[in-house]
Amino acid sequence: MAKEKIEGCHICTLVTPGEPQVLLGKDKAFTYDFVFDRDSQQHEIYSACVEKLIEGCFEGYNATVFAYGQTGSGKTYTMGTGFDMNISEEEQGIIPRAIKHLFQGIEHRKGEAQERGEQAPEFKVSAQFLELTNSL
Ligand SMILES: Nc1ncnc2c1ncn2[C@@H]1O[C@H](COP(=O)(O)OP(=O)(O)OP(=O)(O)O)[C@@H](O)[C@H]1O
Repeated sequence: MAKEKIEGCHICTLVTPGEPQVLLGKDKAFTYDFVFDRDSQQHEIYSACVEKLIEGCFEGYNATVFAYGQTGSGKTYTMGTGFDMNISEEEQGIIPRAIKHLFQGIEHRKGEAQERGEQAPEFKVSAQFLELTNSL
């Protein structure tokens, strides 16, 4: 059982239905580009927040996805960097989804060029992975 449940912690946030807004307690509201409630699935987060960034890379745009939050808040889970080999496809997080999307996009563009009788474009992919911690 999760440590929070054992310690009797309560949920202290509420998502305003239909709004990208989080309510903290009774009177503090925070609005963001997107807000996902507890029952959100990995694929929903990917399609809403990341998919377009990968497509943007093919147009020459840079993109950053940054997970920030207190310990145990779900950064590793959401980013999909736990590299648990037994994880189901549904539960895969942002990074494996983004990598798959990127390489499928490359193959697709090469295939399209070949179909048009053009020279296949060249792609160079380099990867860096950073995990910053400031544990007290
Ligand atoms: N959306 C979710 N659905 C199901 N389980 C989740 C979800 N988010 C987090 N968890 C689970 O909650 C626990 C803590 O999450 P996670 O390790 O991702 O937190 P974290 O923010 O990376 O923590 P830390 O900063 O300590 O590394 C893990 O067991 C993880 O599998």
